[in-house]
Amino acid sequence: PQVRVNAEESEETEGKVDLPKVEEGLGAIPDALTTDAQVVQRESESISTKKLRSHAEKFEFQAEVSRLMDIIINSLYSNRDIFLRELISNASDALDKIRFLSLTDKTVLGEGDDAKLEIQIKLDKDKKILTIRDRGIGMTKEDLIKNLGTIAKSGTAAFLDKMQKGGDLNLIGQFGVGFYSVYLAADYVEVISKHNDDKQYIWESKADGAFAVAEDTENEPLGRGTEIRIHLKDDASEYLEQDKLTELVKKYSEFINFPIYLWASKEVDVEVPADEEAEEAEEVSDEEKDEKSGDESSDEEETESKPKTKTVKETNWSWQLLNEVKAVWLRSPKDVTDEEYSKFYHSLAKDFSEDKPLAWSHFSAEGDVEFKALLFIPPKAPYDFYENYYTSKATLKLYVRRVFITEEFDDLLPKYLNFIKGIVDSDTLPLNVSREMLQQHSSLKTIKKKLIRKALDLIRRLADEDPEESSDENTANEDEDDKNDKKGKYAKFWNDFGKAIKLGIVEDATNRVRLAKLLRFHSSKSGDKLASLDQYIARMKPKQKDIYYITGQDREQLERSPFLEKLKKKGYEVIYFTDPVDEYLTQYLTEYEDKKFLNVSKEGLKLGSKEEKQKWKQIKESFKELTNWWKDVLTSDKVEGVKVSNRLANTPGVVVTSKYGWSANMERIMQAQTLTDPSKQGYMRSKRILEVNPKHPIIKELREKVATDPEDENTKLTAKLIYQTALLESGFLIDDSKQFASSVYSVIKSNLNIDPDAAVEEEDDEVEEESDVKTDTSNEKVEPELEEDDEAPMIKDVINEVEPEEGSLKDEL
Ligand SMILES: Nc1ncnc2c1ncn2[C@@H]1O[C@H](COP(=O)(O)OP(=O)(O)OP(=O)(O)O)[C@@H](O)[C@H]1O
Repeated sequence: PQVRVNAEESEETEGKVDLPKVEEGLGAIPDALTTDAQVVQRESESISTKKLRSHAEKFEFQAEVSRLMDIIINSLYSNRDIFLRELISNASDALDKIRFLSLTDKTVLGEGDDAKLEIQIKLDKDKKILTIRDRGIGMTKEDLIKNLGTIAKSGTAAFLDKMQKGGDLNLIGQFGVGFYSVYLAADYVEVISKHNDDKQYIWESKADGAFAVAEDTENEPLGRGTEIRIHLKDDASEYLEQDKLTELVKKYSEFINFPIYLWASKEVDVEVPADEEAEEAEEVSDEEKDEKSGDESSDEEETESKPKTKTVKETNWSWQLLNEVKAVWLRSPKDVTDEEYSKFYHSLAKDFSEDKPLAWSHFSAEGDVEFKALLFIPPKAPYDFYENYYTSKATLKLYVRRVFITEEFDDLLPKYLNFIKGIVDSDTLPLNVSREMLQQHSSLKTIKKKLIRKALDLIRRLADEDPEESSDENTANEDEDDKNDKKGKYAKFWNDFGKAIKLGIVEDATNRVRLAKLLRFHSSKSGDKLASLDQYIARMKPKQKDIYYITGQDREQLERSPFLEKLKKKGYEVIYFTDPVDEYLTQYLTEYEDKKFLNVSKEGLKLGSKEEKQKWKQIKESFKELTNWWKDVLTSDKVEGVKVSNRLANTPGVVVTSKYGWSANMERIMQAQTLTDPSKQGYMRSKRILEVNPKHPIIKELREKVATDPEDENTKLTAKLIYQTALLESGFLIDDSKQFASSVYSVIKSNLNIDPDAAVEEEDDEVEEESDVKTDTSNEKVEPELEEDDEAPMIKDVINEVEPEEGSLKDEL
């Protein structure tokens, strides 16, 4: 009755209380928050809560967060259980943080219960509230506002995007927005939190675009930590069942490193003194017992000696421990099952997809530096792995003597291996020093070296175990996921992490050879499978000295490249490098097993026997007049030289670049980078050499024409056109497309027997509409404006012409 009076009182006064106005600039707060929240509060709490409401500051969720919550609260997602896992994971993170701080300052833990690093779960069936509480680091008022609403992490947008494409809500934890999954099961949530640096605050929201924060003077002081009160949706009462929660915690949170307790009731049999009336009934029940035991004589004796008591059922409430803290990495590898490893990976990586890790390595290092480690190769690259390659943090968790220190420790693995998830637990590192001090500890270098070695061994083993499976076959009518499922393990690895290995070759000189062994590619002989450098070398022709490769946009284009005509005919294998990173890769990977890498689209390709070379000398001589003449014709095109080619079969000509300059592909990539300085581009651009096929009828005919009349304008035009066409076929972009087009039109005119000087029919001025005149004038005006801003045309050109085809290297990464 007491409660009801309070509720009525609160109703009366509450109707009159004006809620604080939304701060300027934050926009209106939907009425639903205040009114509905009041109802919930009235039902569940006391008058004091009303006070809290009236003092609460209101905030709007950041727009993306709001959209995310909207999706979650309205979702009919069947696997709602995941919210519990996310909240427990947050609680565990908060406990890790305070434990870490306590290493250098014991007082942060406080005393008594405050010092207990644990998670508690309570159920209130009447009020339909599920409560999860931790004694972690807690949140200050500012933390509550920022972390739970106003700051959108990069993962928010990425997750929304994923959801729009039909993604799985189960993956929410990987995007760093796991907290909001609570609204799968709740329609109203209160977060009470106490951080050592601030007072106790309460955050609340109904996921309708707004939340409120107020100082909490009404609830029990938490001491330290966070309590999340989940007001369950009507159809989510299953989360009020002890058994359900016990099952969920066991299933999802078995690797949480802190004890998780449930405030649970147990029916127990209790002996109480028997009262007179119940005596008879008890005798009956005793007889039943006797029948079951089948030993009458001994029982008879007992009955006689027993005091008069009876057994009643009593409900006992106590904290029940739901998990055993399992440090998998500390166990011997032979005692851990594959399933346990797999489950541990999922919990560690917050990756709750069905996919198992591709491989793992569990080892301990002994000697001067002792540590145990467990490394996993995830089934897929994290959503932002390449996007944020240079800013990404390490994903290894560092423990010192079983105490979690940090997971953002950059010094354990190099950037290119940042996709590896795992745990390192060292007995050698000191426990009671700051992160900065730890970072400088001499053992870290040794740990890092061993971890890299082990990680690379792990990848190599994955490759070795899967030599035949590296098929990258593309089957029509299959979507990406299906195709991926059918790939072998290493092909899958390569698909997701190949770029990282290539970046490793660029960045890690010490391990370059080891990494080069892991390289996979398509080649003119690999068909649909991926090949390795070792396979390439095994297939090399007896006298072949170099490893041939070509770079370009895609495999299909390279397969048709004129640069390969002769090489293919002669049975040489050519590697196709189609990733923009490959251009950088080949600058660093210049040799493998004493064989040099040679780009077949650059000068310096030497093919053929001694006799053939002799023959070529003669041919070169006989084409000297043509090549010299041609070079003069192309003076304005900045062509370094014109040579007779020995790499062509069916194409009249190709344009090659100098050995150390950019390839055509690199030029294309650089031009696609909007911010590339155009002056530098000219400087870095490689010298171009036109190579012509002396056996081709076009070239032969041209030689005749030049011999007869070197000044003929038509012959010069044809020579220029051949060069420009060769440029295109060799993968370059044409500088002067206007001039190229007009040359092509001249040829078209000649094919159509039109007089080269035939004029275009003029429009009748008198019927010209006014709007046309306007357009003309506006065109005239544009030019001086562009002159004012020198950069504008460059950026515009790049964006319009190149950008849509190809992103910048950074984009592609
Ligand atoms: N129980 C808690 N104690 C202290 N801080 C918390 C707690 N729960 C959440 N937070 C804070 O709120 C932030 C947002 O939580 P959220 O679950 O959305 O993302 P996350 O924990 O960073 O990532 P993930 O979802 O992968 O766990 C956390 O980073 C943390 O700072």
